[in-house]
Amino acid sequence: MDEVVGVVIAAAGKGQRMKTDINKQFLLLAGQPVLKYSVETFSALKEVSQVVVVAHPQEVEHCRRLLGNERVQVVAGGKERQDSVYLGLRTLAQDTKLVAVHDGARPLLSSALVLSLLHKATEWGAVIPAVPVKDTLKEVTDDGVIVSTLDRTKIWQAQTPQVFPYRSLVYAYEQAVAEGFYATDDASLYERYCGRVRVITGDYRNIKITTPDDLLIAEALIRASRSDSLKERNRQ
Ligand SMILES: Nc1ccn([C@@H]2O[C@H](COP(=O)(O)OP(=O)(O)OP(=O)(O)O)[C@@H](O)[C@H]2O)c(=O)n1
Ligand SMILES: C[C@](O)(CO)[C@H](O)COP(=O)(O)O
Repeated sequence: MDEVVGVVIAAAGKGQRMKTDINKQFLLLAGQPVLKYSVETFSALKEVSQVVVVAHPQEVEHCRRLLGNERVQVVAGGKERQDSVYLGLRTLAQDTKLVAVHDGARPLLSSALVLSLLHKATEWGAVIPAVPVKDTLKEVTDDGVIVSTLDRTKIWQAQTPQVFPYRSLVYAYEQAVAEGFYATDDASLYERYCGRVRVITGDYRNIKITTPDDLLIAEALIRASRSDSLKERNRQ
């Protein structure tokens, strides 16, 4: 891959829904901090030239020490996820061609998914991983009455990393700042200001750690995949 690829990992949230004293990014998951998983996945790829982690302003030093990786830059984030990602984007080298924006709260990212996204991005431009919803979806009023049942065949859940041509994403962010427009993912900004974003099938295991249940699920998934690879090694 010839493109210069930069990565922004958003890890500057407060993790309030986790209800722990320690920020969820630093909680231990199968013995390793949540954030370290995706940092290591990206850092190990020769296709990636720069990794920027955006941490809460009061946790920048802690984050640097915890990651202990001199090749990874840690910068301070902002109030909303979008503010943090923008600060990360501005830290990337000017010759960056593609950027992958990832949630530090998604530790179960596979390098195969990253490589597929990068490969597709060189062909298509903007591309994100998403998975079809599995449940029936209801639109409900504030007082708990069903208004409609959505056609779930058209509904996908967006994941990260989301990959974009770097200059275009920076342009989208500049426009969003100018308009005061906020969204919950990066693709929303690209769709609004730049154009078409494609989807590839993500990974149901690539969950976002949000509440204590997610930590239990992630731990079970990690242990299951470790035991699978142990069985595989024993078979050889
Ligand atoms: N100001 C913020 C807010 C969020 N994030 C990051 O964006 C990702 C997705 O956000 P979410 O899971 O909602 O994390 P928090 O905002 O930390 O969670 P909560 O809403 O429970 O406080 C996380 O990796 C989080 O650290 C960020 O970098 N900067
Ligand atoms: C970017 C994201 O993970 C895609 O699903 C999600 O939108 C983050 O949302 P949150 O509102 O910050 O939890």
